[in-house]
Amino acid sequence: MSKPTTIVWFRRDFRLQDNPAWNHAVENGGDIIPLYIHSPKEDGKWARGGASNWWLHHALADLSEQLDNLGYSLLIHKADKAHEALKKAIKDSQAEAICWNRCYEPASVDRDTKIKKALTDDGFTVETFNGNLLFDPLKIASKSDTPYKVFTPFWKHCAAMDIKQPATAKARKAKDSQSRKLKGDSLDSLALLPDIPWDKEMQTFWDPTRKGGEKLLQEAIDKAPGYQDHRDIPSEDATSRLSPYLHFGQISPAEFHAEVLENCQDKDAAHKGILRQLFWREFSAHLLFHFPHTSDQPLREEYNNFPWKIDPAIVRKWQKGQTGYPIVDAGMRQLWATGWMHNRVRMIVASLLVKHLLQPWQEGAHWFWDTLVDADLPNNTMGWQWTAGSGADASPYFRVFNPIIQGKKFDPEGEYVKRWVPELKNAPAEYIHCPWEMEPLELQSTGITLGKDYPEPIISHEKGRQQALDAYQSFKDSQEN
Ligand SMILES: Cc1cc2nc3c(=O)[nH]c(=O)nc-3n(C[C@H](O)[C@H](O)[C@H](O)COP(=O)(O)OP(=O)(O)OC[C@H]3O[C@@H](n4cnc5c(N)ncnc54)[C@H](O)[C@@H]3O)c2cc1C
Repeated sequence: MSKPTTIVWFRRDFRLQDNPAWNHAVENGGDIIPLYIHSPKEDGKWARGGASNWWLHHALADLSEQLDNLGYSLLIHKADKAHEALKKAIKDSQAEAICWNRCYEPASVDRDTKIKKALTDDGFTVETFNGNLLFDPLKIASKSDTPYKVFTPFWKHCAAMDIKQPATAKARKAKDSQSRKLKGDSLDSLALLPDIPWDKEMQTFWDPTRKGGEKLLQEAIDKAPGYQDHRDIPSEDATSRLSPYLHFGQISPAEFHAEVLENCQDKDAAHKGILRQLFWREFSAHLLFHFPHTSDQPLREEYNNFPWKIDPAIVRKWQKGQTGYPIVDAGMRQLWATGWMHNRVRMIVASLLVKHLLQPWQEGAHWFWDTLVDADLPNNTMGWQWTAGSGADASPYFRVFNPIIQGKKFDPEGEYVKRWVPELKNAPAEYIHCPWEMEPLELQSTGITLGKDYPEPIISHEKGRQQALDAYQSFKDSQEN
């Protein structure tokens, strides 16, 4: 009996190592058609933003090259609906089997369930796998058989289970794959790269390939023992920076977990530090899977009535890094230049937007979505809802970060601020997080005129804090009435 031709539908698993769908196709023994379908319309308002598209282009080019080395071509199809493109690829290749690694975001779950059923009804063999998470969200539930809403019990539950081990890579060189002959769309025709070159700094900051991810993973092993002590210092390169590689599946979470645990000198530190963060990633996927509306609406329903003050001009200043709070502006400019922002600073900038400035968290979530190379619906949703106090295990709304104290604590010498806000490069460390407190003469000696070279604070911390607390109080009162 001849071995079936199998289509591997790559989605966000751009690697050939520890890739269950790819391994399955290799085991099937027949020809393999690697397929990528570009159907952004299906993602609606959560279609990828500019920075993610930039990464996607390079990740696809890299996957294409890896496949090429094995004798396969990555078939690319542009389509309004992925199902149509799959049907075309099946017809053109006469494939009998189709497989993919599951994505757990609500829109993917809906679409893929329908596609799987339709293809199965048409007589094709469809197999799907979990290649993107350590645990399938369907398989984790609390004792009361409900989804977890608090991180620590979720983490304990997962840690007590068998953690997925990376599978051995399966590579079979193709002799004469018909993937080489099939006609698809070119990568360039997807137009993922920017027309105006805003990606210059991103090109020097990142190597968006599997090899780039492998290098950072090796570095993460060395960073793991000191992670807890250094992870909050944004001027240090103390975290893995693997988030975009995990998002695009160039490195799998199982590889991350196993590689760090096996090779780190201090396993306890790795377990409690850098590896714990992987469980936050699992937790966010678990939350969005079970509460699919929460990318747009608060998990705690009562927050639908929160008295936000929508003001596009304020949001614009925040986006541009022109709030007058140096740590916030540094973060927003790091984001714009590199497509990434340090986690501590993400919390500080988000807090200023939703608390001092009373802008809805969804505004921030959309800006991050467009500008982060690691834009990830579950992680982004959880991060913003955590900040706004409306999510699971969230920071209470009345806890308002002080951006000056946060700056002084986590960037005491102002190295991070000086890197991203060069206007303040001559400000003494004592004042770098509050330049407006300098005496006029001292301010003059640094060459800064506030309001001209660098903005005055968009709102004073005291006023912003009070405004946030008042809004919270009126919100609480409205709940009680
Ligand atoms: C408002 C806000 C928005 C965010 N948006 C995103 C987003 O769109 N995409 C994204 O990947 N992360 C997001 N995060 C979480 C976090 O900031 C990043 O995952 C982290 O900064 C990535 O850097 P790293 O790879 O060096 O992390 P490390 O510290 O090295 O951690 C290792 C991995 O664990 C995961 N991780 C770490 N921290 C978190 C966390 N708090 N929540 C969930 N997973 C985590 C990431 O996959 C990360 O790559 C957001 C956080 C906030 C506060």
